[in-house]
Amino acid sequence: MSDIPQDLDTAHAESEALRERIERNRIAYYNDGDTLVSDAEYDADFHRLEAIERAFPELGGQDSPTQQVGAAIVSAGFPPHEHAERMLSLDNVFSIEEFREWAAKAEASAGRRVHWLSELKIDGLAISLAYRDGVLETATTRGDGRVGEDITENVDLIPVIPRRLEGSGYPDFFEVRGEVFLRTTDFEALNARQHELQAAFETEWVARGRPADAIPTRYAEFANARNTAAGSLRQRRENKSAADLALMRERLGRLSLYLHGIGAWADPDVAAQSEIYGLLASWGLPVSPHSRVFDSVDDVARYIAERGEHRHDVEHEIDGIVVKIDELALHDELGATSRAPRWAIAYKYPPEEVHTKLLDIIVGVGRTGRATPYAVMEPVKVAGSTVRQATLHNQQVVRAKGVRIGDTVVLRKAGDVIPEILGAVEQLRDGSEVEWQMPELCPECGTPLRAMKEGDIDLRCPNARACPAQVRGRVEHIGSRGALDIEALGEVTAAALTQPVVPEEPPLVTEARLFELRLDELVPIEVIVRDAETGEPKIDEETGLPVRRAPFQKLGAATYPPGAESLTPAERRAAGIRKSVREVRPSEAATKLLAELEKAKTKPLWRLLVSLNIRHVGPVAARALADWFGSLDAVRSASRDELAEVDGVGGIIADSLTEWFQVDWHVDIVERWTASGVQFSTPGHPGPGAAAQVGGVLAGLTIVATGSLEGFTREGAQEAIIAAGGKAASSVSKKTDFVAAGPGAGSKLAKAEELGVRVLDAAQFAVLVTEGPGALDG
Ligand SMILES: NC(=O)c1ccc[n+]([C@@H]2O[C@H](COP(=O)([O-])OP(=O)(O)OC[C@H]3O[C@@H](n4cnc5c(N)ncnc54)[C@H](O)[C@@H]3O)[C@@H](O)[C@H]2O)c1
Repeated sequence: MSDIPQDLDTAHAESEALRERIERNRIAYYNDGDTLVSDAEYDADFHRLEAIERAFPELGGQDSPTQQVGAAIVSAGFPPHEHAERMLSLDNVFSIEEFREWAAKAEASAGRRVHWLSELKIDGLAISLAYRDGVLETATTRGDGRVGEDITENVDLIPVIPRRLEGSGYPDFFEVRGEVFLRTTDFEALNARQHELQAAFETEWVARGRPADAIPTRYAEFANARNTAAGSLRQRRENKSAADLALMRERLGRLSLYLHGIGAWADPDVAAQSEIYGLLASWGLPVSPHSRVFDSVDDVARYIAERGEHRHDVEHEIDGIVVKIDELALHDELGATSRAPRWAIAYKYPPEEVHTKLLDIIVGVGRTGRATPYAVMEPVKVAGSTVRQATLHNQQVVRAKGVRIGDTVVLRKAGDVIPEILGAVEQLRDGSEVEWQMPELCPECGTPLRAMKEGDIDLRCPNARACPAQVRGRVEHIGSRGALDIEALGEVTAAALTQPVVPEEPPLVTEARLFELRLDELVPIEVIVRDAETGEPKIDEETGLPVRRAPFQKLGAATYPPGAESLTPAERRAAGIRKSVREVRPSEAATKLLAELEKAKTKPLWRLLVSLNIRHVGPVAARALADWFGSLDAVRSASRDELAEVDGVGGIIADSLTEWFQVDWHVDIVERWTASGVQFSTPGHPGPGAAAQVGGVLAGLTIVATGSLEGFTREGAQEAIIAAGGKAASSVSKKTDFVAAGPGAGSKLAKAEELGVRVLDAAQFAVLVTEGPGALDG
């Protein structure tokens, strides 16, 4: 946080500005269910205002948002209802240190050791239920903490909330508080429904003769579960058609509730909040299965860290952990501020959703010709990394999300998961935003894009042979680890060979010439230097032109121009002749590339098969083909059915193979590569069908390798299993025969232990793959 202002005037001006912003965002959030700024930005404003008010108490006061709960209800609709006991918010901490400080203070005020009830902080919205004589009397939103909206008529449509309690022993009248939320699966189901409704709407639109290239988004995807839950709960029945009422019921029907506190409740005859949950459950009220009681702060801190790592293993979104003193007597003793109880705190995890500007939507073309729109955004930090781009998959997804260029968008990045745009903040539009249209031509080669099959959503560039983007993608694939594994042939080199700025005609128009590349044609290649993260060309500040680089060149020491060598130094000086000629030599990258290509010519047949970029033929299918047929010629002469019968191949791959060989330029690749010395056969292989008899010490066994196994790389371990005739699987199931686990093995090892699968260390694994399972027990 930047420094707090020193003088009252500056502090006053800043606090006024903060109050205004918080107020606007708060009303939008609580009353209209709109999130105009991300929670992280809101929290930052809130904490800044708190800090200023701490430094200048005269600026605080009851009317400050820091002293208030939620927002007073301004939206018309539901009747107001006064809570029997106030509903509060929670104070927040954002680090373990802050949490420890809070806990130490709370325990000091309590004057004794306490128990810590630790719960997941559900990202939903607060609700209060009042039961009288075992029957639901009112359901109310939190409102400003004193008065909320009476939403009983909607809650009546939520099946998980009991109208009548089970069991006995409940007070005549009591209030319970909880969180209404959407389970992740229900949220996804609601979005699937939006897609269905939008598709039906589009069909109807077109059927009515309206323009197919100007279909509006009527049923946009919901951006996040919390706002969808809030919106669903506060829907109004008025002016709804029968169809919309049915949809309203459907949405309410998916809402869930976990209770996490009590309001008015005269003398509960239990001593701890955790025991209250037992009582509630016995009356048929829903409580969370995730709460835990700890007796030390260290245990709570560990729990917070551990849950943070498995944030998404829960059935609903969480945004933190709520820690409460479990002893009910202390709740009364410690009391509350005007906004929050003193006996509870919310630890908030770093945000996974942020807001940023959508600057542009650009279409990229991949190895298979698929044209994929992706978003270019103002760089923004989320979940520990800076994000600038996110895929939008296809034109239908862009429409479903309803985003326009210039929009403020909600971006989500959860842990290692790929960043995703959730939707636009429509309330922030000013009319300058531009609706995006999928281009008709391939942005890389100008060929009209089209769907390959009737009903395909994805558009492709049909110029597979020579579209530079596709050739580049295929060449990069050839060098990849799962194919020919050529270290010197990565993304950058693939681009240099297929799309250089110099020479005009790239060395590789297709991959047919790959093994014919010569040093003298590599050396002059020049490429434009691009920013590693954004992909934008780097611009030379002096010339204003893109910076170029010659990746296959090395400049030698400067020498005198021809003829000047024989002059004396004095003569050269007099004539103004300097060392000005630099010898251009091939760089190490160039010689390395050619050497590695040479070695690749005799790599195992399966690797060569993968490098041909045949659809669906990855390492697994390629191995099966190579083992069975022993040569590319044998694969080529096999009928579709003969191919399909091979274990691990099947109909789809067989079709793909036969189709591939029917294309002239594909056959050309094979022929040119063969002429350059590429060996499309396994030496000594006895011919088709051989693998069936060969077997191996691991024939019929399924093995999972996990963690770092001494003596094996990750790929090496898998190859060893396959070479011995076994099946290398990636997940542990009842069908797994052995799990080889080294240091760093995680959930797979746990799963093996749970299922009772035999676990081997690296040394035992080495025995297994060389001598078979029989040697293990000896
Ligand atoms: N983006 C915006 O414009 C905007 C505006 C207003 C508020 N907000 C968000 O809302 C927060 C403030 O809202 P708030 O007052 O509801 O506070 P809060 O979300 O920080 O926490 C208090 C609430 O947490 C809920 N909760 C969930 N699980 C719980 C559990 N296990 N035990 C107890 N309570 C639990 C309760 O409903 C409680 O009222 C802000 O910090 C911000 O993240 C965002």
